[in-house]
Amino acid sequence: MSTPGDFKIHATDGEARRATLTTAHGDIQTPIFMPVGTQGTVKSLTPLDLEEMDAQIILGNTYHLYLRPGDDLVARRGGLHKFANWKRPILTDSGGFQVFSLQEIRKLSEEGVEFRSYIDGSKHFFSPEKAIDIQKNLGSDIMMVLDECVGYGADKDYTNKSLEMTTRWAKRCRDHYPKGSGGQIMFGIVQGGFYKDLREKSLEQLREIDFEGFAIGGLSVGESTKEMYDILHHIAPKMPSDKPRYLMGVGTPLDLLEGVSAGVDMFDCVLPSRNARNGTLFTSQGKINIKRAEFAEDDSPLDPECGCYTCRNFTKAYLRHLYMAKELLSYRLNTYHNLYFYLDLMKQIRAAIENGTFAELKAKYEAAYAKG
Ligand SMILES: Cc1cccc2c(=O)nc(N)[nH]c12
Ligand SMILES: [Zn+2]
Repeated sequence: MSTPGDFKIHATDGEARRATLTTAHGDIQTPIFMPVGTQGTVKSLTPLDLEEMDAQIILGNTYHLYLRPGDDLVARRGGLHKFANWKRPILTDSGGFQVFSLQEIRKLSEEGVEFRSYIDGSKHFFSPEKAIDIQKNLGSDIMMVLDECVGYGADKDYTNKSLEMTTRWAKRCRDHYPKGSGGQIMFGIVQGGFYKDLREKSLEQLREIDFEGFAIGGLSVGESTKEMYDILHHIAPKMPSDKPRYLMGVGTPLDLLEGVSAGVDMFDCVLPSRNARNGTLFTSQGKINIKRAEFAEDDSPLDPECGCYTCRNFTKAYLRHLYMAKELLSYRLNTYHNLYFYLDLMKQIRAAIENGTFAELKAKYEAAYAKG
């Protein structure tokens, strides 16, 4: 009988791992990409769409759902799975990052973070315990600790003090919801900015706490791809090899491949759904922007190698028309394709690790995306 948090590695190819993570709402095959459903919905898609494209797990967000409709209201409706009619696993971020990235006015102290609602300006306070209580109310399968994500360019002294507070907060989160006290599992978040020694310090402090997984936070905060990869390759292989590694907020198709090559198992990013809104679509031949005039009378599918509903049923000419006419269907068909592309890329990655051909797959996409 498998228990939430069980993590079984089936194959490796270099640092890349092919594994299965057990949660209370089912097993997750990794490496995996998690579509972002900030307010309890992956924008413009239904749970049926997501099941069709084999999305195994989606992300919800503590900060947004706490402010609206309220984690207590969601709890009274039976939790987020029931409320949103999503039967598969859900991961929720702790809300800390959203407070730091969305709020100018916020006060940070040892106790937690005070902020004002972007909806009605009311004052709120997240302690580590409160962030966990909200995620308990939402009933997510994977909870994230409350952490401080320092901004790009933060000096070493501030970064060091911040990671030490993030560790103290992580301990408070775990003490507030001890391992095995329910079906929800909890991940610690490694910080330390772009200082390799501080990244190691953060990891050493966190590995003392009994988390079911570990995330890499504090990346995709404005740094160059080179700086991100440098930290990624430095810290990911040092993280506990018998537990899932989750790179938060990353990234492009090439970032996913690079992350897997460094030993990362889980990813989330708003890029595929956000880019769908501005017509930037990911294909097996690279990125294209559907609004370009060259597609006005192009009767070919978006991506000949893609098996998604959008690519099987519509032409570039029609998708361009929908985009130029600002039709709602443009957003839906573009999002469907982009997320399908990301999920299919992860499916190819899982197969490549099993067959020992991951390096070749990575090289194929690096060639297709070389022009950026
Ligand atoms: C969503 C996200 C993106 C990027 C970074 C972070 C981070 O450092 N901490 C949290 N909790 N979330 C993050
Ligand atoms: Zn497609």
